[in-house]
Amino acid sequence: MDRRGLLKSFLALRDKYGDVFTVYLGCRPVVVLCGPEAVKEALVKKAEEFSGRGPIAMVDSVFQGQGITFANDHTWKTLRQFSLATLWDFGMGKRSIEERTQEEAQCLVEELQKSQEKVQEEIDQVIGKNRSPELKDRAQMPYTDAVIHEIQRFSDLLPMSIPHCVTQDTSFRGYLIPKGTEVYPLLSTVLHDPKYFEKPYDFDPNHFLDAQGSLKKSEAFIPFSSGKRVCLGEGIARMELFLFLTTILQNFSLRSSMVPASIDLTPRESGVGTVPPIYQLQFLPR
Ligand code: HEM
Repeated sequence: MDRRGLLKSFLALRDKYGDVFTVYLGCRPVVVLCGPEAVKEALVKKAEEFSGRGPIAMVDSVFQGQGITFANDHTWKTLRQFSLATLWDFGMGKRSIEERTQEEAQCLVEELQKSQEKVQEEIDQVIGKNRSPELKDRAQMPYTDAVIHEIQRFSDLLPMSIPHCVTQDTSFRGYLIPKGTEVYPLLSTVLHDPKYFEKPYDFDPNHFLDAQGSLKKSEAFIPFSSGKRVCLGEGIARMELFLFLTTILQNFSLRSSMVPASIDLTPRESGVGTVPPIYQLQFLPR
């Protein structure tokens, strides 16, 4: 195992052992789930059993099992209900992940260059230059929506989601997983599944467009995970990504000072997340 590249190590083990296997991280067994079938079977079909939150050593000393993301059992259920009911009133957002997605979006500038002009065409047609983008515009902007979907798919910000654990003894695909066992659903393997995405490691908005140019939803598009622990901020995050990207591209064209071929777009692993590589970007007023 490469401790600085867990995802890569897991992917190599998947090649050898298939979509469901156990790895010992130190003395802790962790069940790893790969591909849309196994991940959905666990998080959606056996939602209750797989709804526990597993530990992350780095943050546990700070959160100590408190707060909606790291709580379990009754505390989590109460916090989740409360947060769902009040999130809109507070209008709060989890800045860091969205900022990273935004950075990633900009980092993809060279790839976006091809898409950028088409997005700007759509912006000019639907929104124009004299008012700010509004959420209702999204329904009329399938190409822009597809670009945002593809940015989220390609940037793969939480490739292993946030660790889960089983809340009870659970039988799964012929195995018995004892209560409390940690489970890592590899969202990355779902977002890169070749059955759903023709060129899984390329940036191509066509992954989310049908022959008529309408938005094509994909059941393998789960950057916010799935099931009972699904990201609580999905609606807010998607709304903000649309408004940020359209506002930026309404007012600026993005250019890189580097030769396109020399830019390595591969997201870098960092802890349980990925971060965009460092890059320089020019904002040219339109
Ligand atoms: C691009 C932005 C975002 C992405 C890609 C993202 C992704 C995720 C993922 C993969 C999880 C783990 C789900 C699981 O355990 O199966 C998660 C959990 C969570 N997210 Fe987000 N998220 C984003 C933005 C937000 C925002 C804006 C908020 C709040 C307004 C938010 C609040 C939460 C909370 C509270 C949880 C924990 C839910 C629970 O444990 O019950 N996220 N997110």
